[in-house]
Amino acid sequence: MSGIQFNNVTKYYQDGAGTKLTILDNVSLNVQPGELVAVIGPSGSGKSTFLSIAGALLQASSGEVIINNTNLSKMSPKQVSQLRLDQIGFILQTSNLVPYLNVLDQLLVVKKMKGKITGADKHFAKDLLKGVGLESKLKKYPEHLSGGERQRTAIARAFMNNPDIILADEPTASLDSKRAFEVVELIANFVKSRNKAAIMVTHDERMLSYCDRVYHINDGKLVLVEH
Ligand SMILES: Nc1ncnc2c1ncn2[C@@H]1O[C@H](COP(=O)(O)OP(=O)(O)OP(=O)(O)O)[C@@H](O)[C@H]1O
Repeated sequence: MSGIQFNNVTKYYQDGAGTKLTILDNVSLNVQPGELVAVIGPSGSGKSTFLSIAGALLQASSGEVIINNTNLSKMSPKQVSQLRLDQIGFILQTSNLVPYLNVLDQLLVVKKMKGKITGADKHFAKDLLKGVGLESKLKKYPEHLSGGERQRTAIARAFMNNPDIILADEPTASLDSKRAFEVVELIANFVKSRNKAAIMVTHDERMLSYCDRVYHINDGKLVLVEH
């Protein structure tokens, strides 16, 4: 089954006194290609923990995470980092662009890390940047972009490796309402048109209309919310 599956995932931390804090409690979730799913919850509810496990940055204490039919717990650390590079695109709260690279190079550098940049890579990058409305800004540097333009560059960059999974961590946190709506609409459109399985963690309930399903994290459980 493609996409991303959580099967009975539990995560606990030990506090200073050695007490177990259960942050995710037997969480199961299935996100298929073409779906954008939101996970909402207050500060400290476990959203970052959840997304870090989905992105293979953190291991579950028990349960299975399956990405494109591959069970992460059955892979070596090296295989996990390769899977993260090849199959997962991250969009973070702030765009985290490289200050000395122009917009086009922000995308091409992703390919450069893997080898030589081809004409097809350039074409793909330009197509993505067109998709986020930045075709006239290819040569601009981050300091000359607005906050929304920077975040749109970061969205295009997350799709550059053509990953199957997109994970967005509060992607609208640094934006005003208008820009925030534009950014989530773009993510939703890309997810649909490019058939990605996407999870967005947010506390911004205004953005939920763009999502196929919405879950609330409550006492470590994921609860489906009507919206
Ligand atoms: N490495 C750790 N060791 C112990 N406790 C931790 C660790 N990481 C996170 N926690 C605790 O787990 C809980 C969930 O944290 P998490 O960062 O996942 O929440 P969040 O919903 O993303 O919060 P926010 O919206 O503020 O970013 C918090 O109570 C936090 O203090």
